[in-house]
Amino acid sequence: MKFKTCKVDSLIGNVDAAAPIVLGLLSLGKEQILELKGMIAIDQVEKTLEGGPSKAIVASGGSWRLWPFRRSRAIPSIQPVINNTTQSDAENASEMTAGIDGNNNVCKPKLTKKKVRVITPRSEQLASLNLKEGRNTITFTFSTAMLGEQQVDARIYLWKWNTRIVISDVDGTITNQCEDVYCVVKAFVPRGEWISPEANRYVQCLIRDFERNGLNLTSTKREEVQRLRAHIDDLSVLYIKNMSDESTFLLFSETELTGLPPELLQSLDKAKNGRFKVYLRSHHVIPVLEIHKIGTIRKIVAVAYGKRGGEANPSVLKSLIQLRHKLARLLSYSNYADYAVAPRMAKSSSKVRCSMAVHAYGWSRLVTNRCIHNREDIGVNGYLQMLSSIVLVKERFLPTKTNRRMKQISKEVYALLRGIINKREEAMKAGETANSDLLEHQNNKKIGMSVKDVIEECKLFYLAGQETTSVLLVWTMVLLSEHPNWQARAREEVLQVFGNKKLEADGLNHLKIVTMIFHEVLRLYPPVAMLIRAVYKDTQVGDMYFPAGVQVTLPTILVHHDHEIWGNDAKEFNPERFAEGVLKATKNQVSFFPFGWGPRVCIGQNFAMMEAKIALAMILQHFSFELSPSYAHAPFSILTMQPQYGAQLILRGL
Ligand code: HEM
Repeated sequence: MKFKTCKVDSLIGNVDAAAPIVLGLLSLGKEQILELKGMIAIDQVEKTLEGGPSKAIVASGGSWRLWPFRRSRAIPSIQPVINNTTQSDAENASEMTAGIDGNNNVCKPKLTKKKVRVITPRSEQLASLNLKEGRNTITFTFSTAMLGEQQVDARIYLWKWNTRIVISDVDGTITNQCEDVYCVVKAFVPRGEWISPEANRYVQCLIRDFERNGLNLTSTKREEVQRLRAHIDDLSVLYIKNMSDESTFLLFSETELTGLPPELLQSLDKAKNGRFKVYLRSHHVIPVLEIHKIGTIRKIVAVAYGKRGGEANPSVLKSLIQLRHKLARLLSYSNYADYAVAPRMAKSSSKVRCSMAVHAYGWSRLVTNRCIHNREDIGVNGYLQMLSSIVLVKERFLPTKTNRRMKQISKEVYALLRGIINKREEAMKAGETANSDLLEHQNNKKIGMSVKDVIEECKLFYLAGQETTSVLLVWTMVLLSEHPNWQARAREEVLQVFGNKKLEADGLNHLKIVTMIFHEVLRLYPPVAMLIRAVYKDTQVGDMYFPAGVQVTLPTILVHHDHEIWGNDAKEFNPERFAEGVLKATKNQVSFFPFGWGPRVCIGQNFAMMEAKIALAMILQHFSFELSPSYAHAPFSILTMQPQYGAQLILRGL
């Protein structure tokens, strides 16, 4: 019987099943995690298979290993054994006792702290147990000089080495058993490189969920977490109950409700004075809010609906906010918002970038392996360092895992776009659509583009058009959070131009402050931090000579931060410098070029500015915002300049 490896292809599923399975995994497959030989010899092992006891004697010579974590339920029965061992065991025992008392049931899978011992019978010994597949219950006894004969109940789980194991529904609910699972999974993680990436991701999420339930905390804190959760649940139920018990109604005359569908009016009860009762229930409120033409009526209904739950709910809400904050702090988050969004946030923006690059664009042509994993904060100071690493293009030819994946994705993107083009061509042939796009001149050799060109253009537009504008907005929000006076000025302007109304194109041209702000953001954090050009023939520029074939890099970000050009406050956020336009600010020099320059200047710059203005104006109309305390400023360039750890912002409705 051999238990060399036990492969888990996916980990999904049931708390009851999880503990024994993962325990089984450890005991059957990961010997090196636990191995420590020569402790206490086993005198005897009795095996009791389920359904009736049977005895199997195992020859002495088996050894004790150390469990890498403590199971609180098992400790009382094991401690006497440890107290009766040799000198070194006695030391271990005192260490363990201190661990238990001092740690308050904290489960820490440290391999150096030995807590509980387990048997590692040899293969022949296991064979003599005649284990059946799956769960086996065994009872074994051993004796020590002081305690005499001791009996231990245990379980052994037997799998074939190639069995796929599925654990389902492990949700991290706090139970003793789950603590066991948490400890095992946690101890197992560093050794888990042999599981698939998907299973590994699942295990990471599992640990996160356990820890969000407080399983990594001391028992006192964990109890506090449970107490807080119970209290939060009770208050949430009370809050909802208060709202659903609401029987308040508003009274409106027929004229005030003009425009509502007659069937809705007929369904409304009438008060003695003949006015219609609009109850603060969704089936009455939603049609009024959606259909009614008079804004004041809609507002009355919306405000009353928002206040459902009576006088009690604001104080319930206040307590809920406090309790949630306490819960989040206990679980080591800076506030409840961070706790709530954490599972949905990528750990870093570069992760998002990396997955977007791989998924969306088939970046094999552009991004080297090195570039994807380069996580240094380049800001301005580390910029030159980044330049040296990004140009290592040779690595992209190596058949690394990432490069192969990129190639594969590149093919998929190509096939996807090819499919869209095919459909379009068929529609054109059938006369279903006008010939007014890039495909129009395909067969015209002089001016036409090949299908490959069209595909490359689609990729370029998607890449160049999407993240650039979104990072511009992100940095704008960050800087306006840091400079609330500019946020206020921008909002004032937006409200002056649009009020709370819908935006329209003409108004966008009147947003002068907003434009100044965008220019200053583009100066400090240009989404495209550098431009690269290939020299195709030997070229002399002034006293500089560029031989054909070299690449020249124009570091936009360095020019944008140059003190000689921008003055002593070059590194500061001061939109005022653009008050009289870009030309004035740059004194007619080419020193501000966030969208590039010359024949290859960004084709989408006007579109981008309009898009960004619309988004920012809408945000300013409805929210004020500030940086979350968890924000860490780390500009980082990976194709675009972005905040390495994300931009955590707190938005408040106005
Ligand atoms: C804030 C937003 C944006 C910034 C900062 C930006 C920046 C740039 C820069 C610096 C270049 C020149 C690259 C070079 O010279 O090598 C460029 C090119 C380009 N951009 Fe943008 N861009 C933005 C938005 C957009 C949008 C929204 C679109 C499309 C809808 C777009 C489409 C393009 C295209 C197609 C090119 C290539 C033009 C060519 O090579 O002829 N960009 N962009």
